[in-house]
Amino acid sequence: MIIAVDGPSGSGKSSTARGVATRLGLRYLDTGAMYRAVTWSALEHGLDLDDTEAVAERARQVELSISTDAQHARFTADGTDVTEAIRDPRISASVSKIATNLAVREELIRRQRAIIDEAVDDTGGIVVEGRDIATVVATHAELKVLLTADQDARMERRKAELAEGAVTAEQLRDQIVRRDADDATVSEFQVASDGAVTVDSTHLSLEEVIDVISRLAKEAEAAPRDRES
Ligand SMILES: Nc1ncnc2c1ncn2[C@@H]1O[C@H](COP(=O)(O)OP(=O)(O)OP(=O)(O)O)[C@@H](O)[C@H]1O
Ligand SMILES: Nc1ccn([C@H]2C[C@H](O)[C@@H](COP(=O)(O)O)O2)c(=O)n1
Repeated sequence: MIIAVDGPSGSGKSSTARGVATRLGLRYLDTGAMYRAVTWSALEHGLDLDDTEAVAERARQVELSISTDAQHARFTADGTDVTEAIRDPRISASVSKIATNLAVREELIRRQRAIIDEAVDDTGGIVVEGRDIATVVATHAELKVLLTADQDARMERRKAELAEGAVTAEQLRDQIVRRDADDATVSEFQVASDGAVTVDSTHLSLEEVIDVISRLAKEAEAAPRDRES
């Protein structure tokens, strides 16, 4: 089974997808981490992020290792563990430039599909989160969720997770509002696509969101069998 979880920044996609994967014994793929790892690599190589062809070539060349274990998600880029580095505000501020580079997207979507296929063949299922999973990467997903939360809730959540004083109010707004506006130019994650269920997490705890999506997953899994019987 493939569960696609898309939505805007700070809506809780990563925490929820990890929680659902852990509860249902599925693999987990954080596709945003792949865009972040390419950003890290491009900056390490001193590239101008506006040089779309050089950045796309970096995306094709960089060796990414992505763990799909929901309990121990680790990422390496060209052999360096970048699990923490890719969360740095410096990366968050630049990653949309990489994510709106269409040649980078082509390369990362190719890699994401390969990871998904392998997880489905080896373990039976995966929860994949990002912005374009239901609409582009895995349109055949058995369950498609658009996870939302209102803008104030998303900004509060992001603020709470960062160390006090780590970012200014302006940087926080940039990480949520400006980034969503840029990312929305290449992916549709603000309205539910055909067949997707919208889960508004504004007034739900993380556990409650995990409960809702796990239940939807069980229903989606049972649905083909119900039709057969
Ligand atoms: N339902 C919820 N209620 C309260 N806090 C939540 C909820 N879901 C997630 N959070 C918290 O909000 C913060 C952001 O969550 P998370 O990183 O999972 O969001 P995201 O959608 O993956 O963000 P991004 O796309 O920017 O990476 C985390 O600190 C997480 O613990
Ligand atoms: N499938 C995806 C996943 C992520 N992005 C973009 C959106 C963000 O700017 C960036 C990092 O994602 P995050 O870790 O914050 O979820 O990558 C995308 O365009 N498509």
